[in-house]
Amino acid sequence: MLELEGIVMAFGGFRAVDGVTLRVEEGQVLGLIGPNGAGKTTLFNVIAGAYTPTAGTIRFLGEDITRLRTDERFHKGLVRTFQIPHEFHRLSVLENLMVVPPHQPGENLFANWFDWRKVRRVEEEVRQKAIEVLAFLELTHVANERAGHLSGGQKKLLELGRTMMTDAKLVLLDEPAAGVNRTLLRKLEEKIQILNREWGYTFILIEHDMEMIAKLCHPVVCMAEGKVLTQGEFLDVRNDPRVLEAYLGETVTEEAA
Ligand SMILES: Nc1ncnc2c1ncn2[C@@H]1O[C@H](COP(=O)(O)OP(=O)(O)OP(=O)(O)O)[C@@H](O)[C@H]1O
Repeated sequence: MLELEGIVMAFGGFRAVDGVTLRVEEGQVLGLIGPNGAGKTTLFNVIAGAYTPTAGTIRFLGEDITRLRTDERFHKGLVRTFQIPHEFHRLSVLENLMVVPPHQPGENLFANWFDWRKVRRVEEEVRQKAIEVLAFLELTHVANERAGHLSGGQKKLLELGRTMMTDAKLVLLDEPAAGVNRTLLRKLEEKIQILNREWGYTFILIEHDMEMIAKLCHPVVCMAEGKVLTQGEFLDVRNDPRVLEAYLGETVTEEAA
């Protein structure tokens, strides 16, 4: 589904991503791990289109997307979850889902401006879809709450819900477990699994929570110093001496600092 070939992302003379070649197959939940500063987020930015790589190519569903903009990738079904924008905190949970841009550019309300019946129909369809997404995420009881009032875990569920409004194919999740309590974490994991198994979503997730990685991810890819160190089953990756060394290096450095 996604093929990265020799990706380099340099900032000045520093290569945050240094020659990454990686394949993501349709239906996988790929876990991206590695110590702080390994280049994981930078690689996400390259995949999502926020950065154009210094070298290398990205193919998505067989098409070279290396030079496509973020929104062009989004319309192809390559979606990255982002924290709910600050100005959306005042909107209700339901409205936060309804304002996600539609998947097909032709479906946007502005294009149908002069046909009010169509506008009403499209708006009603979007509302219905948003209501279904809320039911799936078990957030119906907070549909009319301001998004800013949600707990950390509920916000993560809502972020996932925003991707569900787009008919995403490949979803990039950046540290979904961060700041989420244990109960909601289980729910988040369960929803990711259902979206993967029943809705056919493919995921790449960056995560420091190894319990979540162990439960959800196959394969697991470990990066260090901008490179892919190793990949495979979680236990094999975790027990790889090079991985231990990369994490240990981080601990030693942090302790020394
Ligand atoms: N825009 C930038 N300009 C310069 N250096 C950058 C930039 N973005 C990232 N870096 C550097 O690239 C390296 C990789 O950073 P990145 O955020 O990708 O790591 P990470 O693996 O996501 O780390 P963490 O787990 O701590 O989030 C770091 O040394 C960082 O300081």
